[in-house]
Amino acid sequence: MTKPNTLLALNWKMNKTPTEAAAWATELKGQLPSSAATLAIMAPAIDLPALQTALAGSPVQYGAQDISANPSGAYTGEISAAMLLDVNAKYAVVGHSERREYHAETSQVVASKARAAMSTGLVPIICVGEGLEVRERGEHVAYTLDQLRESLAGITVASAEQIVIAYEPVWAIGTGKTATAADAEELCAAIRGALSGLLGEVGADVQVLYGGSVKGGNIAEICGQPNVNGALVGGAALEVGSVLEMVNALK
Ligand SMILES: O=C(CO)COP(=O)(O)O
Repeated sequence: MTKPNTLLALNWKMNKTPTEAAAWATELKGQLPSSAATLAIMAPAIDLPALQTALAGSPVQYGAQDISANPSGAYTGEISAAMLLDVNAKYAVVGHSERREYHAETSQVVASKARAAMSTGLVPIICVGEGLEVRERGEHVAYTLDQLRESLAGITVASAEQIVIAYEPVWAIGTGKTATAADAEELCAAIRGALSGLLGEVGADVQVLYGGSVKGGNIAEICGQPNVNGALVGGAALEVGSVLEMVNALK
C-alpha cells in the first residue's frame, strides 16, 4: 500500500519542447488513474505555461528544474521565483547533481536558491547524494549528511510541507544501476534523522525522495521503505506509458 504522502516527481531534464510538453500532458491527463501518490512534472521553464494550460483541472502538479537565488534584476538568463509562481508552479528542484557538476553549484548556492524558492511559497526539492568514489570509500552517509547540512543553511520551516529532500546517489543516475531498496532506505532514514536536528520537530515529517534509475519495475519496493516518501525520476519520466506503469505500481 502506498503511503499517503508519496510524491512521484518526474524530472524531464532538457527534454520536450512546449508543443511536446502540451501533447504529453494532455495524453497523460486522459489516462491517469486515481492514485494515492501525488504526481508532479519538473519541466524546462519554457514548458511551464504549456503545462499550466494542459493540466488545468487535473491533480498533476508541476515545477521547475532550477531557480535563481535572486528575486529580480540584472541576472541574464535566470528565472525568478515570482516568474515561476506566476505560472502556478508548485516546486523548484535545486541542487540536482547535474547542476552541481556542470554549473559548479556549491551547496551554499543551493541553499540560497532553496531560500529564494521558499520566500514566495514555492517548495524546493533539494537534491543531495554521493558519487561513486565516496560510496566505494564507505563514506556515503557522512558525505550526504554534510551536503544536506550545507544545502539547508539559513533555512527554517514552520511546516514539513515547505520543503522536499531528494537523495540521488550520482552513480545511480541514468546508469541503470539502481541503488537497492535497502541502500535507499539507509540514506533516507539517515536524512530524516538529520532533518529533525536541523529543522526542529517538523523536520522528521519532511518528504524524503529517492532518485536514480527508478522505473515501473522497482518503484513499489523502493517507495515501500519506511523512510522513502517517493521518487524523483529521470529516464522513465519521458514516456506516458512508463509513467503510468509507475503510477499503477504505486496504487
Ligand atoms: O536524475 C534523476 C532524477 O532527477 C534520475 O535520473 P534517472 O531516473 O534517469 O536515473
